[in-house]
Amino acid sequence: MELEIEGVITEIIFHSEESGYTVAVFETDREQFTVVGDMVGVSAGRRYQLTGRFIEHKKYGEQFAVSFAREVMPQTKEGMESFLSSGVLKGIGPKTAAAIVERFGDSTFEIIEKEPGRLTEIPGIGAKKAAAVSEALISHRKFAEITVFLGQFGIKAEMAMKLYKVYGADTIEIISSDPYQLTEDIFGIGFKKADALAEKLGIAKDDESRIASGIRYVLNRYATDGDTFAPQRELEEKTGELLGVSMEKIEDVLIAMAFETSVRIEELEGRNVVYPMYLYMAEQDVTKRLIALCDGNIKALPLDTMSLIHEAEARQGLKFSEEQTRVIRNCLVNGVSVITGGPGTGKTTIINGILNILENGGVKTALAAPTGRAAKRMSETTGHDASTVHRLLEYYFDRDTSTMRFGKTEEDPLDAEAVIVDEASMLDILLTDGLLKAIKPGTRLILVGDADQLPSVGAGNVLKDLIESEYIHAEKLTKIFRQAAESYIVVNAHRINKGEEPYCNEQGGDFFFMSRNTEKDTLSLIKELCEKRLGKYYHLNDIIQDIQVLTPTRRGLLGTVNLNREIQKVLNPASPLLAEKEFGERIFRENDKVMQIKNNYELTWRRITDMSEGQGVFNGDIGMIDSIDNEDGYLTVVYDTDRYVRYPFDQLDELELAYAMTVHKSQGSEFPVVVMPMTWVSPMLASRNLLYTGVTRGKRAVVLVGSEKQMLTMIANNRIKERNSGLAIRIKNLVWNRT
Ligand SMILES: Nc1ncnc2c1ncn2[C@@H]1O[C@H](COP(=O)(O)OP(=O)(O)OP(=O)(O)O)[C@@H](O)[C@H]1O
Repeated sequence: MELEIEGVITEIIFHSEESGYTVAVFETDREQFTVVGDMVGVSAGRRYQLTGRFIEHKKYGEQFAVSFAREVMPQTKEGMESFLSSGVLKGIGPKTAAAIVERFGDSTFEIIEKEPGRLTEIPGIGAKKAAAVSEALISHRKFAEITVFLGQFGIKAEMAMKLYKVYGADTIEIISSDPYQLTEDIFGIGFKKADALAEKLGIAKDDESRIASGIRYVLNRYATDGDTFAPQRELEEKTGELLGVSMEKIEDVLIAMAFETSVRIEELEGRNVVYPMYLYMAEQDVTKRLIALCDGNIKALPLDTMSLIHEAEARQGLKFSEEQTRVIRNCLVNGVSVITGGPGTGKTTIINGILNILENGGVKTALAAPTGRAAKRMSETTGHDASTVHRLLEYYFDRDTSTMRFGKTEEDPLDAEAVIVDEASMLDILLTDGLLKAIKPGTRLILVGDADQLPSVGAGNVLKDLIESEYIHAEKLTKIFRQAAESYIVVNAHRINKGEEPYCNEQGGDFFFMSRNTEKDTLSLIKELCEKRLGKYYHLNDIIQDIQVLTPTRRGLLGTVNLNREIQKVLNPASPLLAEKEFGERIFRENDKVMQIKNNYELTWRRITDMSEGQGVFNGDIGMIDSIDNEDGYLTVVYDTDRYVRYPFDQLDELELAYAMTVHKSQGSEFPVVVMPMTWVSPMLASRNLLYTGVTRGKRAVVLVGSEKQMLTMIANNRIKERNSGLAIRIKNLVWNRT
């Protein structure tokens, strides 16, 4: 049975800043006992009304488990003194607290809030401090009120704190009038949570703001799946199912949203489709700009292309194949070119050939790739500076709008006459739009990638659409330059891509299959490989960085979450010498390999080599925990061996362990040794292009562990979910309408 008790917290035994989880000693008028539960921002000396029940803990005996805590402002002299000096109001110690209460008596709180100037009557309190103390008390009281309000709806104190940080004193008002607003503003509140809250607040099922939010939610799910639009009928049906509201009502709201221009409805290939406005604008813009680039007058080169190619061959000391020669020629004469091909088909050789010719012809060329790791590899293989597309476009975080923007735009375009982008399969429609806006007509744009890999994480199907448009000049490289003797990884990647079984476990080879019948056995073999066998066999210098486990999914015994936990135990076990920090279900430890899991354009990094500073850590960036400071509450991660980034503990939800990562997250990266479990996953994930993408990440060795049947199932599953994207058709239509 739930009880309500009132008393004072006399001692804090444990308190977590992030979750609010607290163990404390609590004293009522009659007794003293331990209380446990979520209580954000508590400190000793303050009075609370607690709701909860007494439970029997196996080890600690009887405790009061708190389900809800509400602060009560003290009435007595001692209570007021103890509140004022509890740490809530910075800079007030027991002596000053006593002096304040002595002077103002029962009206203490009223005076602090309403007549803060009078605080200066107390020795040691100046005008500035008086104002700060008053402000701190007001915001403390407001926050307490908000916690109580939200508590009625089952919203925990931790979330209340998050909301308060965004909405401040207006929190209650905003939530009561439109709880769906939270889905837009608060990371961690999706439609479902807002909807549950709305129901409790008594908002009707067919309320327009509910329907609009439901539509946005469903449309957003399409975008997260990579679609730039949703077929209108399908969108309405799915929204109807979600909301339990008639299709007519949904259509009415959808049309109103189109009028307000938050969505765009239009006919595409004979059916009505709905775009979120920002994706529509991007797709339209990319179409127009690509065509303008194709039509632009590119800077002429000093000689005819064949002579230039022969000169480059002489300088590079090789002879380009017929296919390569054709591709290079086309890239030199066209405004936009696409080159696609699997591993070892000579993409890098072609990039180097083109660069060599452009450089000699005095054409200023910029190189970029969508991820930091891909850009680094491009720098290594070309010997030229390559940056991420974001860096090339000089991204920055605009505080006024809280969004990321690019410094390079139509008004201030890139100072380059040719731009080459590698790993272009990872370009989504928004990044492509940003890139094209910064490229002036007359610039050569060359996109190089592997169209058979998984598509971009973000919405759009850019590389494939460009190929399909039949207007942009695209070449698929077919000749494989690396033979089995050199690399079974390359040969097998192509076999997998064609639906053929790979050659495994060949003597002296680099591609292995190790059979295990159960998930449990697969997991223990993966741990053993990581801990002992691979490092020794391949003489790896740094097993933590050099071995990468890739898996299709986050969930289950062989999903990233569990694999990370298990591999951490063998590669970086607990030690008295290594500080650690528990965060939710994760334990972060010094030396751990970690990954940033969302783009954060504001996070500052410092380089200790040249003391330079910059901003921005991106989704998928991999680093190592350099140190954990439990006293001051932050953890430092080092990226790329010398970029140091500090994470305050309340920001650790942006980090994950990275001993294992999903294949999706590994796109654009390469690792010396890749280990992949082959066990049952949902048919959507058990696909050929996922296996192909994973396998092509390995440089020195690929080890598949588990069920051979599962591997064959993946190879046979060539069903790729078609993405809803209008880019190819738009390019075709625009070109068609011109002719
Ligand atoms: N015309 C050529 N003559 C001789 N060797 C070549 C030629 N073209 C490519 N090669 C060699 O073939 C191998 C694969 O080429 P390259 O690295 O350019 O392919 P890639 O598609 O970039 O491969 P990956 O994606 O695996 O990096 C390299 O060792 C390269 O030196």
